[in-house]
Amino acid sequence: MSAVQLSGVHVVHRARGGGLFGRDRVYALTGADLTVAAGETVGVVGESGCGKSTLAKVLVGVERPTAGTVSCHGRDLWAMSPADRRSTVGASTGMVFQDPSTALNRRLPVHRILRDPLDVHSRGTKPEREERVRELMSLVGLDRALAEALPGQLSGGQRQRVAIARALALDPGLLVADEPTSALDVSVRAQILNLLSDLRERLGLAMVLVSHDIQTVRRMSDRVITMYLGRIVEETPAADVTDHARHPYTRALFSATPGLLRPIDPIPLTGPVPSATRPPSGCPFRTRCWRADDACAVRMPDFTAASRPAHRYRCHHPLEEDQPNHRLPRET
Ligand SMILES: Nc1ncnc2c1ncn2[C@@H]1O[C@H](COP(=O)(O)OP(=O)(O)OP(=O)(O)O)[C@@H](O)[C@H]1O
Repeated sequence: MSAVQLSGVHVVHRARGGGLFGRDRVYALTGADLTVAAGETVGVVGESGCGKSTLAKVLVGVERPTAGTVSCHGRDLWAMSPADRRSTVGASTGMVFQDPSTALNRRLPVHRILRDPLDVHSRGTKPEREERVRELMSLVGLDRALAEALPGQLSGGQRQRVAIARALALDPGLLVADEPTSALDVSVRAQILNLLSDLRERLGLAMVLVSHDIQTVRRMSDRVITMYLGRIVEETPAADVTDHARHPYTRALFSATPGLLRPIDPIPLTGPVPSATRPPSGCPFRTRCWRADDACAVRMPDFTAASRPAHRYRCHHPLEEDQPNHRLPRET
């Protein structure tokens, strides 16, 4: 059973700043199809602005798609009443944001922050909720003595532990973590990642992990999704992403990975990412792709299944699996 499923999801924003008459549109997510199965970890990679956070917010029902459907345990989230949607999302998904300093209510002590979702969703009796708060604190490795502390009295790592505990309060099947360590000191990042891995094992959680740190994503995920300018361009098992990616963009992102089976020269990604307000026609990566030709400007290809299982990509001129130097232009 899938935890969450997206079908043909588009998110279009009105551009910040407005443009002439406020008519500019930002194509944050375009035609996203994604199924997150129970217990699986899906990593999401791509450069800044490619729609990773938008995808994460759509998965937890925070962002309403402009088109397409989001199903949670087979039920269309946005066809539900607001109350039904809140309780479905609350019970089945939890989200951990980048910066715990802004994600937590600064005026509430830790135990109130953790009790809040239990109160809102009327879970158990008062003593049961207090017990659940203690359980959550121990689950994320927070000392009970911190129950009365305010977020401002905690370290960054402790605050992120509170945020993770709060996301797990209602025992969801899916945890979406959007850059969960990027606002933290380097010294505590590994601890938080280890905690997430450990919780996933112990609770059998499905997880969506969004990160700029592609090595972490590769290490922690079962499957990796590559996004470019609002589109999912490749999905591969994490074990295959470094050596067997077929999409030039994925290959470029992972080309500097240490320990490649067949090391290649790092492929520089030159030039800026085009604006999400005016994405290029056809394949959006074509303006930076060393293999693009006229066909790429005309049409975005559909997904093609690769020969390796659970691997698909959208590219007119995919790399060969065994092409040793991926910087070579394609053969014409
Ligand atoms: N509320 C909004 N209004 C207007 N544009 C938005 C809004 N939210 C996101 N965008 C735009 O949508 C695009 C995708 O944004 P998103 O935050 O999903 O990207 P991202 O890959 O998570 O970026 P980053 O890695 O920098 O966090 C960007 O161009 C962004 O500026």
